[in-house]
Amino acid sequence: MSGTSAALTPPADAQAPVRHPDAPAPGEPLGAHYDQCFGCGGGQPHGLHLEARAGEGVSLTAEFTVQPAHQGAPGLAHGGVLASALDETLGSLNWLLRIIAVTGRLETDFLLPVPVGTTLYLEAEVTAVAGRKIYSTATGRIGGPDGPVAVRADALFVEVKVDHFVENGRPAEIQAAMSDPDQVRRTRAFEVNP
Ligand SMILES: CCCCCCCCCCCCCC(=O)SCCNC(=O)CCNC(=O)[C@H](O)C(C)(C)COP(=O)(O)OP(=O)(O)OC[C@H]1O[C@@H](n2cnc3c(N)ncnc32)[C@H](O)[C@@H]1OP(=O)(O)O
Repeated sequence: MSGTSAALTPPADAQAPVRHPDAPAPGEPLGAHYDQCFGCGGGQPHGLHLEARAGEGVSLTAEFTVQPAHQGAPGLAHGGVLASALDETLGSLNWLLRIIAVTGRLETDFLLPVPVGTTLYLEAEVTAVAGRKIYSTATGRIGGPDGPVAVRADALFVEVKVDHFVENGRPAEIQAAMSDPDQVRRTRAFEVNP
């Protein structure tokens, strides 16, 4: 059974999403927003190492290959890991809007088991924006970009200021991030959003 709850239905006055003029061109990799991110960071040995590329409009594609460290049942991906892959993919869309946002709600359908070694081909798009609320949807296919849908999700992201992380994150990681020039550059790219 699948479907989207009322909490993820955009209000009547929601707007179509607007791609930021400085968003990467279609086909360009988005890169990691943080080296230690479980979803996209290169510094997490058991992370997903998810690689996203910009699509047309406010959409993207991403790939993630299930590793032995991602098992739940023997030989199969853990559902929470698959939800993480969807969350990361959906969160990456905000880079195309140049908005910093965190997941408020994530609704996931698990349609097919996903064996270890499988590459998940993800597609996501922002469907609407209403004030600070960003509505988006994603699918993950197996066997190829046109294969059957194994997982899908709808989400609501909520725009936040950088202070959200500075005030709530553990000080050691916040200080390390803020003293990394690459991280500061990536964060500033969001802050210049008009
Ligand atoms: C240096 C660092 C750089 C970092 C770079 C980027 C990192 C990116 C990382 C990405 C990593 C990957 C992604 C991740 O994993 S992000 C990590 C997982 N997510 C979180 O940790 C978020 C935790 N939650 C919060 O901090 C707050 O609850 C937020 C910020 C979300 C809202 O609290 P806030 O006090 O600010 O706002 P509000 O409560 O007035 O709500 C505002 C509006 O939203 C609506 N609403 C809220 N929640 C829900 C809900 N569950 N269902 C339906 N609606 C909901 C609400 O009704 C209201 O609507 P309206 O009344 O206006 O109509």
